[in-house]
Amino acid sequence: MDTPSLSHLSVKDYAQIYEPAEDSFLLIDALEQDLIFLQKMKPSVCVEIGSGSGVVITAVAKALGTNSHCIAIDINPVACGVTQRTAQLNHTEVEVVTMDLMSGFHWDNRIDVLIFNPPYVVTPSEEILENKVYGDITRAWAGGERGREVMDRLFPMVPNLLSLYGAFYLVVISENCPDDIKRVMDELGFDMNIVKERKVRGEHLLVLKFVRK
Ligand SMILES: C[S@@+](CC[C@H](N)C(=O)[O-])C[C@H]1O[C@@H](n2cnc3c(N)ncnc32)[C@H](O)[C@@H]1O
Repeated sequence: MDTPSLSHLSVKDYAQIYEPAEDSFLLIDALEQDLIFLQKMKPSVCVEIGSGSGVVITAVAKALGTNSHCIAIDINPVACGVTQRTAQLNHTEVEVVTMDLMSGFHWDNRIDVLIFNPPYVVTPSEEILENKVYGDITRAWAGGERGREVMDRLFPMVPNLLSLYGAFYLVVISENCPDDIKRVMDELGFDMNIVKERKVRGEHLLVLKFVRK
């Protein structure tokens, strides 16, 4: 999978949106490792929640081609605009929606590939609550207690989002307690496996994959 060009972005943009980092590139590597699985699946709909710069969903859209409809969601409208530009400048199409997680639509098990690199850093809960102003960069990383407060809101929605053979890819760090996430998702009817992991500057990053049991 080619890493999309982000040459249109400047320091000014990165003051408002998440600058791709090791977690973003580990996620792209994990999706590339699973590319044959994804191509065989022939996904109709791929959704990335929290697209930020758009680097991940643009890479996916380019790799899967026009038969897959790619949708990017971010709570930060600046990130949505940047994602749109990233897709256009890399000659691919991504539909962009400004939204809190998946709250705005009834998806009725239509998503074949769901991707989320969430705000996972352990912070006081107030850091999420106090920064509800859209465009606040803090929302890109502040995860509250155990770094789980944002992703925990998504988990119960996954059974109604994913199609029968769909897959959900999630970036976490060890502080998010992956074993507990496994238990939560097991109760919701999903098997979990680790697609890729990397230790970078004291952070143990993992890309988890969930499919229906
Ligand atoms: C760690 S960044 C990941 C950005 C990009 N996907 C990447 O890998 O470089 C998390 C992203 O999630 C977005 N986000 C945070 N809370 C959200 C929510 N409740 N709903 C949708 N997006 C959210 C942030 O604005 C940010 O762009």
